[in-house]
Amino acid sequence: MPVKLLSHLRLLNPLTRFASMKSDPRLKRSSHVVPILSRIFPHRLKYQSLSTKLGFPNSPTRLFSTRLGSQSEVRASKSLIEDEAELSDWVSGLRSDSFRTRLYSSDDDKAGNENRDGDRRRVNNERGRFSPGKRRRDSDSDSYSSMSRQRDSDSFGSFSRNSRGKSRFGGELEGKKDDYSSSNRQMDRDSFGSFSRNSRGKSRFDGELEGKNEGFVSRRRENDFRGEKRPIMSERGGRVSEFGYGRDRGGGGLKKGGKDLRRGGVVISEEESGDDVEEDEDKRSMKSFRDLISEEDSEGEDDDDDDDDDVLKNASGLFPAKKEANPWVVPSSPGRSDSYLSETRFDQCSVSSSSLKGIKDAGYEMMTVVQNATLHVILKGKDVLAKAKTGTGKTVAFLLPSIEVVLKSLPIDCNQKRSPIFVLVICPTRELASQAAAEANTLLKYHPSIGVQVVIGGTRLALEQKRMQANPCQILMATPGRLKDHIENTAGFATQLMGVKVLVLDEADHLLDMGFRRDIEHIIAAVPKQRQTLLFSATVPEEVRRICHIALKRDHEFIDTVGQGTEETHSQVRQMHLVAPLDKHFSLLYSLLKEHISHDVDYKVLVFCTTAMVTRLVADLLGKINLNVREIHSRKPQSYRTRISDEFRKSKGLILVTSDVSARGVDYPDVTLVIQVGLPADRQQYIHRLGRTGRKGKEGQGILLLAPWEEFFLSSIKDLPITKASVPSVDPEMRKKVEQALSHVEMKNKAAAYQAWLGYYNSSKVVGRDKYKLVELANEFSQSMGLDNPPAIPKLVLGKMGLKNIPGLRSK
Ligand SMILES: Nc1ncnc2c1ncn2[C@@H]1O[C@H](COP(=O)(O)OP(=O)(O)OP(=O)(O)O)[C@@H](O)[C@H]1O
Repeated sequence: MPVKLLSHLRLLNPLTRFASMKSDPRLKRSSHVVPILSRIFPHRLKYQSLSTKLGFPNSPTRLFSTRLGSQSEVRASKSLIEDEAELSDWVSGLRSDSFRTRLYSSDDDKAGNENRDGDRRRVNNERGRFSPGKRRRDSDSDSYSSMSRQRDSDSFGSFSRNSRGKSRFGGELEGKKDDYSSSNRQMDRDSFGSFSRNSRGKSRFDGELEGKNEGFVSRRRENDFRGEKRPIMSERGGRVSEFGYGRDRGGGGLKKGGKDLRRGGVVISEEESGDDVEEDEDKRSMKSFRDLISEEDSEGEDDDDDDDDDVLKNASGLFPAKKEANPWVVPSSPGRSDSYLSETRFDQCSVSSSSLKGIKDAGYEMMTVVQNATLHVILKGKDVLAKAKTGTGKTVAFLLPSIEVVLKSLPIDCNQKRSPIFVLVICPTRELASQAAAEANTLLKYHPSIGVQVVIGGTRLALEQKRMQANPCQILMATPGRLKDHIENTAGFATQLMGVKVLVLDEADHLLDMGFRRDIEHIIAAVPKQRQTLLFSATVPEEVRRICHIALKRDHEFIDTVGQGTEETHSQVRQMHLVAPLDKHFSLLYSLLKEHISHDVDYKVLVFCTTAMVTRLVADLLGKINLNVREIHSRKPQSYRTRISDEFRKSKGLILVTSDVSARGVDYPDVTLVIQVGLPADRQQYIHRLGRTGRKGKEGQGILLLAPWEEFFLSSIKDLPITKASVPSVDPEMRKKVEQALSHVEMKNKAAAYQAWLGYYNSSKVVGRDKYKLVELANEFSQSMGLDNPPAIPKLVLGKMGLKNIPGLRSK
């Protein structure tokens, strides 16, 4: 049976005939011609002969106005830091002396002194905008924008936050608010459990807030960077830098405002101007919107289109007899490429011996390409925007130099009680923040004086306050929403942030997207202007380049380890898309999973769905077919998500059905297959989801399952080595099994999935445009769940979705 399915997976791209040639990453980096070749010869097939037989591919300056006044003062009933004045002075001293002299040139000092006021910035607690606790908690809108934000956590999934007793709106589309930030917060809630480090008996620094009424306007000005100019990276003449990066202007670097230097696949650009940064909010809103557009569609549900069934019956002869030859199958011990590693060993770097010991214990010997490309630049104090493929060690890339900054910042007679936060890492999800903290703790094994904490929500604010009080930290991992909560509600916290010397935005493009923008701006306003900022992501769309000045200094360096014109995905990950009518999707999914499992006992599969409720439905269905399935999405309690996440991390032989809570950054080892069902929110999301496999040079496989009307999405990823596969047939037995399983899925789960599906696609710029067609498609989805009539939707919800009086909908 499994073999039979293979015959339907023939790829149509003739270029894949060349798939047996392996591209050499070094070649790829050295020439602009090679990327083209690399697309033609994307990777060496593991099962070359079969693949060949099947034709299968192997393989402007942003101005921040921060008025500080009485209203900027944030007081909580319980003070975390009581002697804040003392801390402020101490922080101020540090900033003007130790840190700057270590990281910046004398020019920096000068500039730093000129901008001392900037260091005293406080949170602009404009009530209307950031009113603590109450802001954006109410659910009163289902605007497009809110939906688009929601996607990250779970798309149209729940709005289930409200840790402070606010009620939540039961419907997936409800509880959304017009304010972008509100859904950002949802991200936080959607993530995973907390992680707390620093159990070394550190005591807190208690104090009362002082000096908070100094009003001032903090601005990000051009030329406000205190760091030294790096003659090498900013050179105009194209000479080879001391770091070995040759200039390569022809390599398709920045289109404007930057110079590129490239060698070894790394592009380093020094931004020259930020004045051209025009904020076109509308445009960005739409973009943000577009991201949410994931739809799937439907269509024919004809149960008789068993046209494929007989193919299956007769296909055995067409399929490879050996299971190794199955192109859908990833070997249980995935092959691996070391091309993500550089040729530099960590012990060749100028980092502390304690850090080196921690690195060694972690099992890292060679630096990855991104680590090698960024370390020396970051250690020099430069702001960096870094782009590197998924699973290539970006976390260590920003953590290691950040730890060195903390080391240099800690005074010899450091009293941990008085230590401010030196490094602030912002992550879009709880899990990512927790994961980053775990990585930091690994690196900090021999740095007993440095503590890490996580503030990510999912628990009561007071618990985190207590934890931070008990275990002060120098490195803080946070999600934006919860961090803002602490800034506004935890006494002394704002002052602790005055010590921040390094601000990291992980998944930076996502954090700078409209969904998070306001929170990020708010956070940036709460940390010193004089700081180093590091932005990391596997995807850096052009618009992010244009707006990155929100966070970065004007002369930051853009370090692109991917290189323009080079695929942003891994060549050792086979990507395919299947286009099939919606009513076949559940059966096809089962078929694909069954096939994969039958060939790999150590399978580890992620199935991405569009919304939380669709995720629940799919997990329910697959579970009823007796597949070994877990589910994870925002509607699950945090403790459950943490448990499932841990289980999946350690397991083999498991399928995790998930919403986009798992899309970015999550480092599950040895994922063999990623299936994306329905439209991803956007190109970036597709790449990040796919990036859960093929990490650390390992092989992997990705399948995108779309309905015919969703094919438009493919144009956004046409530069990626994704190939069309013919649709595998589903034998009647399988179909029956799926139908039976569906009949046992609870009606309320189907109703919730239907409503979520409708809401998700309603927000799509493409699909949601024609409401009549949308409803038709939604009803096809309903039928695909085995329902004769679409579930009724509350009138209120329909009203919010702008779907009142559209024929085909049932209201209640
Ligand atoms: N120098 C190294 N050598 C070997 N493994 C490493 C090295 N640095 C990091 N790793 C490991 O590589 C894996 C991927 O790292 P990480 O999660 O930081 O990737 P990433 O680039 O941030 O991925 P994503 O874009 O998906 O967030 C982790 O398991 C990490 O521990």
